[in-house]
Amino acid sequence: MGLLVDGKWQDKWYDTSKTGGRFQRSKSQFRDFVTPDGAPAEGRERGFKAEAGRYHLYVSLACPWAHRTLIFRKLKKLEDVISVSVVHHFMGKNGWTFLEEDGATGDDLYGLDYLHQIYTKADPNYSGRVTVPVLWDKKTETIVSNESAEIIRMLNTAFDEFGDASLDFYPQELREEIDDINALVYDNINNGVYKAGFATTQEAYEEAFDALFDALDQVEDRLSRQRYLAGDKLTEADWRLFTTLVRFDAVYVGHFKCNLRRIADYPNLSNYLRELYQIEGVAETVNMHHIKAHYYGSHGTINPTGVIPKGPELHLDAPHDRDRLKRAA
Ligand SMILES: N[C@@H](CCC(=O)N[C@@H](CS)C(=O)NCC(=O)O)C(=O)O
Repeated sequence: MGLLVDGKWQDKWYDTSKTGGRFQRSKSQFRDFVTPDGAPAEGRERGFKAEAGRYHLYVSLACPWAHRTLIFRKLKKLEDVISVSVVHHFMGKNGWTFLEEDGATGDDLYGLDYLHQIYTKADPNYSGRVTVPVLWDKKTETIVSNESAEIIRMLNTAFDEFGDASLDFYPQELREEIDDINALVYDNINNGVYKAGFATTQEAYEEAFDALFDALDQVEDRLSRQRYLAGDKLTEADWRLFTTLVRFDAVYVGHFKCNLRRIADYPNLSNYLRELYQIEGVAETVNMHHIKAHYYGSHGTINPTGVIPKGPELHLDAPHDRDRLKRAA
């Protein structure tokens, strides 16, 4: 675990000394957009045209943020359009590596050893964290974006000439609703589990813990009345929640001490999780081995022995009861 300072790698854990033990996620720095015609997005200078074979995703199968992009690539039928490299699940003193073993692909483009070399290839003086996912442009050899929330918006529409244009996970009429849900889910659930897990004071942990379970209760209640978070249509809000839910019982309950309840204890959330998991193509994007091995193996401050729990049994393939609620045609 570390970061780049003026293009030089430094091995450092998150600094929580100035925030009362609170983990604060840094902002992603590469924020450009691929567009159908290559015109720069509003307020941006660099333009990137959607083309088949031009872009590459660097992901970790363990990471919930990268997982969003893999789900969109799969469901929007972009697997032949956007290529992927998978980093190794162990993130140690060199950060994410391209060690080619145990389901990791290595760096298919340049044969590099570390993900931080991709960042310095894009910007030799880059300072900041070296995170997945990365959307890479093979043509101009740079990072278009390292912000998953924006990458999934690009995959949702920019590549429609090449993928499945009939699927829209961010429809105009639901945008306000989706944005509101995303705010609740991002702050308290997606990032909330990290705030609980990486907290270094009791107070910071309890604050995150309470906010997390309060938000899960709200979402559970919403899902008792409607099939999906934004109503009867599956949207990006659901996929953003899904990647945290699917990791919850196996990792966040134990490793991040999010143990008031498991997802299995919530009737609606657990059935909803199974429905999403069973949508065609989705299970293939879930790699429980990488997920468990990464968290339990890489966070030496939280789990110094690196021992990985064998359980729990998850039953994600078991039947769900969501057909009792209306789904948009
Ligand atoms: N805002 C980013 C966050 C991505 C992120 O934090 N990824 C984690 C893996 S789950 C990472 O690469 N962490 C490495 C680090 O912080 O050094 C996004 O959503 O794309």
